[in-house]
Amino acid sequence: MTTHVVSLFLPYTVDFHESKSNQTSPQRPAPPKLADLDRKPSVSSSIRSKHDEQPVSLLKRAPPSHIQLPKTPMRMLELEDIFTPGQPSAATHFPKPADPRGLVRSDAHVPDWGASGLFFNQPQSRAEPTPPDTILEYAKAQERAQAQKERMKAPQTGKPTTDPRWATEYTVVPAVQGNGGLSNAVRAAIDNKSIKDVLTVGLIGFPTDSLNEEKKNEIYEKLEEEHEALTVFVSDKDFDGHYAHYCKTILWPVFHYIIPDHPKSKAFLDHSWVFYVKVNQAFADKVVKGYKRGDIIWIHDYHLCLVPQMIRQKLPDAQIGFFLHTAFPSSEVFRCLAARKELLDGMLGSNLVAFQTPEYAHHFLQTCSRILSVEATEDGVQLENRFVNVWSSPIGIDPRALALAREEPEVLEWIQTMQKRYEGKKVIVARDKLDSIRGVRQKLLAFELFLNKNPQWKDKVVLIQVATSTTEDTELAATVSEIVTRIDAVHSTLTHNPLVFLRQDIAFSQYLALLSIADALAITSLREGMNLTCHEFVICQDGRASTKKHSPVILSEFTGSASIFEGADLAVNPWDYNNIAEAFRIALEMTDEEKERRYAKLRNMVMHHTGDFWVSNLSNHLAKVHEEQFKRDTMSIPRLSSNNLARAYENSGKRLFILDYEGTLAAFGSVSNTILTNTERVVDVLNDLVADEKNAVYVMSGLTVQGTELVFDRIRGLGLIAENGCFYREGYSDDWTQFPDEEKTVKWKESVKPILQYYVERVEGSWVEERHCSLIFHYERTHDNESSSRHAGDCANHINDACEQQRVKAIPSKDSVIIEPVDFDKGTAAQHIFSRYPESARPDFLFVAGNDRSDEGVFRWAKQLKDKGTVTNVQTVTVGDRNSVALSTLTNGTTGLLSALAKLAKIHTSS
Ligand SMILES: O=P(O)(O)OC[C@H]1O[C@H](O[C@H]2O[C@H](CO)[C@@H](O)[C@H](O)[C@H]2O)[C@H](O)[C@@H](O)[C@@H]1O
Repeated sequence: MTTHVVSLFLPYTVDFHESKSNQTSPQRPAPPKLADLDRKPSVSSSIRSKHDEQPVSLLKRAPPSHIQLPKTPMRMLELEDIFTPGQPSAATHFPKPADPRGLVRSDAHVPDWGASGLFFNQPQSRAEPTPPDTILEYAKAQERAQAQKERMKAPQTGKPTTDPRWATEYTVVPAVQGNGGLSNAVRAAIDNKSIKDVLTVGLIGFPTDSLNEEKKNEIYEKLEEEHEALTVFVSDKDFDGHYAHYCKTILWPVFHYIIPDHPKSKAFLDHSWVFYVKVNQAFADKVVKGYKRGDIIWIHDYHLCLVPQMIRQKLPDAQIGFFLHTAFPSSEVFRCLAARKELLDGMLGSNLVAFQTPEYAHHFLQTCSRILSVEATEDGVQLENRFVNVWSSPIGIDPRALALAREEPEVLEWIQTMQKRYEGKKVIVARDKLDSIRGVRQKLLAFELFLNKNPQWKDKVVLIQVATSTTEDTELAATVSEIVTRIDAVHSTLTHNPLVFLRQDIAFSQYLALLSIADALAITSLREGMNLTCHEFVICQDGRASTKKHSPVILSEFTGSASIFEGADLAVNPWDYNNIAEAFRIALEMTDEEKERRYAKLRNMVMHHTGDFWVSNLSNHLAKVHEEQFKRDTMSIPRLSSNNLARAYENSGKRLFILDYEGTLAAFGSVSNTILTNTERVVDVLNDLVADEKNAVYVMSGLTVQGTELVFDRIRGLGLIAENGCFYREGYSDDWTQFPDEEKTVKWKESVKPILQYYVERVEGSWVEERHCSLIFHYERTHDNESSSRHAGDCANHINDACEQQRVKAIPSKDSVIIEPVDFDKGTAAQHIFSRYPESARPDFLFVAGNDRSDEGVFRWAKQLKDKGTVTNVQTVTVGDRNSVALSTLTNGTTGLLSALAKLAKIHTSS
């Protein structure tokens, strides 16, 4: 049984060896020297263009002098060398470069696709540059792209040419792309034997158009055989459209509450959607090809939302989990996506859709109910013929491995150096990707405010902000640069710079040292799925005696981590600069006792929510829900055996029948009450059953009391349950019992009616049916079903949000939304009927028949009577082919059920 861990990038990539022919090829830049760094940097600080085969020297990326680390003349040489991060490389990024499974930084923040040539010798993308801002320019770019494609074709074959430079030998190395948190968690789980036989599936981390087929095959086989990794190859163009365009300009911002509606933005042009679909399909095909019966498939993150459904189409029984690492926005934001339905359907191909926090899971459930008009419960989403579980479990880090890495000599050296460098100062640290959601701009503005408001701290505090990766958002880069310059100009003195802003990454060992010596960490993301940097901070702060700090964490309340730290952090609203500025002050002035109190809680959380625990937790939950769903699947529900039933019937002394009407005893159109069969046969069969004095027979219906009487008054002795369990009447009585409180019913109806009215006015042809204890919003007669069903979903959500306190729920179905009490259903009515029997005179035979969601409660109730042994013979049967908790199924519909009941009734006649 193999676990397929499917994520956009593999934890491996390859570093090509330099060949003779490569000597004319671009050379990777040498690490910058001090003398070079002293030169004025180029104005353009961008990393090499991903479309440019020539790497741009990193010297060009060196931060402008005013944002470099402070220079202390006497020790300048030594310190400069130490603090200038230099070129990131495999050697600096990972503590053990030889071991591709070694620990990596959890929040990797690696450079863009195609820029990994900075770290390794790898080809660059052949995809055309990102389309420019106007449609006209876009069209021109398309023409250029076509022309380039033609040029790249070999004259004889017409196929794209490959590049002989990449036919050389290579070494498999740890990838710089990918989700570090995921890699660490999986590695820890393997080490701790929480999972075994893991097969990773993903891209290789660099553009592969330049590689010939032979090389691709060779790499594929090597990774499969030696590293249990299946490589997905996609063309540079497809990947660029998928990742740089659809993922980065549409999904990433929307999932973090930024709706790309800039007038120049092409975010909602659907040209990139096709690439998203294509790349997702390539992943699904790869998984399907490598799948063996019984395997487990875990798909990770927003890059691959469509993969679960694509796999499900080919492997209907596979065990599939989907985990979203980012935030999931509120339905108001998600509904802005043009492909909203496709994305939700894609994720719902899984057995389990899991999120970092209960809040994201809740948003997902609400979004499904609103956009797909499906029933969403606390546990998941009920689809037409499948239940999909929805859950949350926060990812964590590998504290043990990190604590070991933290004690490596190189890290300890860095700690010492930095302690010396910042002696007598308080240091606030941060490492974030410089993009619009990480709140770096907000943090800097708040720091400026803090310095203005607290001059006493001016020459005693330093904020070291590492801003990784270049950003294509030039506006953001310019704004941030301006703020940095302003802080420097106003607050720097001859001997002190309060801000060190590094617009490039630092080595892993430097990162660990930075976290270790800090007096506070500041994370101000506007939204973030989790943020594992703060978990790593907590562990780094707990070094040996001289390096033990236990400093506080300033953390945006909009991160997943904030929800698990439960107030042990200094929570801030990143939009409130005063709030962050104040948090800086509180952190710096915090007493040791307060630090310890908070730290103990933080550490406890980090040690409990580990990556290994997350992997096991998810695996166990997926196995559990898969089994439950499998049991519910009609294929696993045995057919009702009429012989066994007859035998049990014959041998019993007292029998109780609880039979649903609509869709069970009689074929039924919809909630619009179209009974499609003649009720004569039903009446005859029920009359025969009731005639046996050993039998107590109840019919359950969604109809009103009057409606139920109209159909069944002819059958003397028949008990009735009306309005889905809100009313009941004993067999030989004319009196009905109403379960829900009348006053409360009137009250909730008063609050729901105006909401329904709002939607009736907007959905032409819709109407509201009022029953005594329920309301039904009907839209079966509307023309535009798509829009009506969207409104119905909104309507259900609106009511569920507004009326939660009143204990009512709105359940959307195909052409209606029913609003009924939470506390009373067919199950509670059945329980009431059963409780009226004295213990000594209880039935020893119970038969329940139903056909839809509203009958599941009675099935469950009956099953627990069987499990506890309260009733000897319990049979529950679902009519039709839906998933159910019923113990048996009858696929030949109402006819089959009536025949079975008629057969039982005959037993009486002939006995
Ligand atoms: O930049 P991408 O390739 O699109 O990847 C997005 C980010 O993925 C990882 O972060 C996400 O997962 C982390 C672990 O679950 C979580 O802490 C974080 O909040 C998520 O956004 C990765 O760590 C980032 O570097 C990527 O930018």
